[in-house]
Amino acid sequence: MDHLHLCTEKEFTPTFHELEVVLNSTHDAMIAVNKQGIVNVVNNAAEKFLGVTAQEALGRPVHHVIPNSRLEIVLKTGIPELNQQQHIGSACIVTNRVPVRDESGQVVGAVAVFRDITEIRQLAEEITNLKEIQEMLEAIINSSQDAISVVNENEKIVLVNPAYTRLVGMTKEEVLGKSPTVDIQEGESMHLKVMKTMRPVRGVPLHAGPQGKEVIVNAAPIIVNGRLRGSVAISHDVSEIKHLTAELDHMKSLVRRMISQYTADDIIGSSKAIRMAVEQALKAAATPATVLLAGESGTGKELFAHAIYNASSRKSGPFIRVNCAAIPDTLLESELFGYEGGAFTGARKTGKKGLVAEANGGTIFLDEISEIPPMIQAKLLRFLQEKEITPVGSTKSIKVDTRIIAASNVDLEKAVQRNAFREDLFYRISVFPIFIPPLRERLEDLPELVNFLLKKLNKEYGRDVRQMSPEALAVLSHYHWPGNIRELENVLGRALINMRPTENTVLPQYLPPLATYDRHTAGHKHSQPTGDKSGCQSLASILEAAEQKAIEDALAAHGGNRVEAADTLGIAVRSLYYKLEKYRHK
Ligand SMILES: Nc1ncnc2c1ncn2[C@@H]1O[C@H](COP(=O)(O)OP(=O)(O)OP(=O)(O)O)[C@@H](O)[C@H]1O
Repeated sequence: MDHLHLCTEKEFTPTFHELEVVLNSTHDAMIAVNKQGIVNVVNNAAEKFLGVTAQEALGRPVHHVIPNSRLEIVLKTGIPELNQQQHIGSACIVTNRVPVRDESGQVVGAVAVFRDITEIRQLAEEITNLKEIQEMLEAIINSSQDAISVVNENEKIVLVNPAYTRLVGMTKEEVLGKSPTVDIQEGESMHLKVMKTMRPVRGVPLHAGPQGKEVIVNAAPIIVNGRLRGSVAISHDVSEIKHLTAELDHMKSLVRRMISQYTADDIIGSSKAIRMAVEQALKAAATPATVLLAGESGTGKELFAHAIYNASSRKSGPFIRVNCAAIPDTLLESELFGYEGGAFTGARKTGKKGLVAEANGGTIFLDEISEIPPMIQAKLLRFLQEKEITPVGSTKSIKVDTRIIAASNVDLEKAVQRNAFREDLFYRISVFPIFIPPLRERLEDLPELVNFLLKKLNKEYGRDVRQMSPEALAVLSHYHWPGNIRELENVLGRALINMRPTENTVLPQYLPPLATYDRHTAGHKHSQPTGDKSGCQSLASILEAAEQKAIEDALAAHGGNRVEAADTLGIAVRSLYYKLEKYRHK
């Protein structure tokens, strides 16, 4: 330690008072003891820190004032202790303890000079906390997949994350300290925009980086205590999503194509009536003509549509089925023809391609065509005439090369007479009409169909039912089959449920009750007692079964005419269609 330099000339030697002023004007606390360890100096800072007055401390042993004082040790050892940390009460001090020696070198006292570092320590801890927070924030920013950049009030980039450097294809060094326009090939900087307007921007589509990647940018000004301190921008790369969406669309179209794998070979039946229909279908497939499949519900119209598509030159294009009855009138137009961005409330901003355009190069199967409302009938007619469609809300028409196969289970000619269907559209649609016979008119196909359907159901149910007894077959051949092949499939499915897993022959008792058909009266009655004994069922399934049965009965009573059946049931035709669609997938 350096010596204290005092003037030794007598007249300039500092007085005791002057030394007292010096000691009391320093922020450091000082306490000194004599050879016996009795306190003989206490300055103002020490009084304040120790919470004692000089009068109380002076003349007392030092450990009375500071219980853990080490000044007595320094007195004994004569060794200074420098920069030592010590706790006094709840405070923390850093202290220098030095011995005081006389001219002969004898230790005659000791002095401690100390400073309260509690606050400094707290500050240091806070800084450590801040550092941790900073590190955490950096880790978050750096792990974000979104590109983040921060610009300061001087419009210079001060922070970027790795996603940002990846996106713009520049290194950190190339952008830090530069203007935020450094990464922009064209267009304006969102940083500069928000700093100018002091308002955030959201969802701005931009092209970023050398590859012009598509990004969506959100940016906001950084305002601290009402002052603009810079701005932060977050760019979300959407090129990947777009790429994936395109891939998904492609996959979807593949799936659609895969779904349509039925060919004419899948149409079972050797009767003249069905063979004629198949023959006509194959003829139609070889032409680009619009086909109308007419036949009752469940006769196989959709199967025929698939067969025509797969036998046509369009089989590598998409096949899309639309049930015109199942889509509400308000949606049908935009579903079929698409819409322009923002055409109506709830419409997507980007607009939507209609199903007719999606089937471009392929075939669209319009099931239940009779249910198309007049306004859409006009639009469909225009498409058939011009091969062009106009999306809802658009003035531009688009050329589309889509073949239409339509199906109807109501007599369209009658619908024309009732003014429910446009005559001109009817003629356009029925260029190539194919009538698909109902099952009751080709009962000779029953054995073949039963065989085929049992095989199909065995696979579905994991069963091994080989045949049907002649008696059971006789029951089936006395039935009217208003639901046609679909109903036959249901009846066989229910029979399988009624059979024990080991049985392999369908006997009459396993068949569900069927309404016999009296060709002369067209009446119906149950031919058998209820065969369903499936035990406890949920109320919902009982209600569903009852509903399905009521619908089947109503259809049977009206020879498959849905309008009349709906009337009898007291429900809207559309809701009958909904229900049929629902049970169809059960
Ligand atoms: N000739 C057939 N050979 C084999 N299966 C058939 C035949 N006809 C229909 N099917 C089957 O019967 C069920 C009903 O056929 P499909 O859905 O094609 O009838 P649809 O006439 O289009 O009915 P809807 O008018 O109710 O839409 C399907 O499972 C189908 O595979």
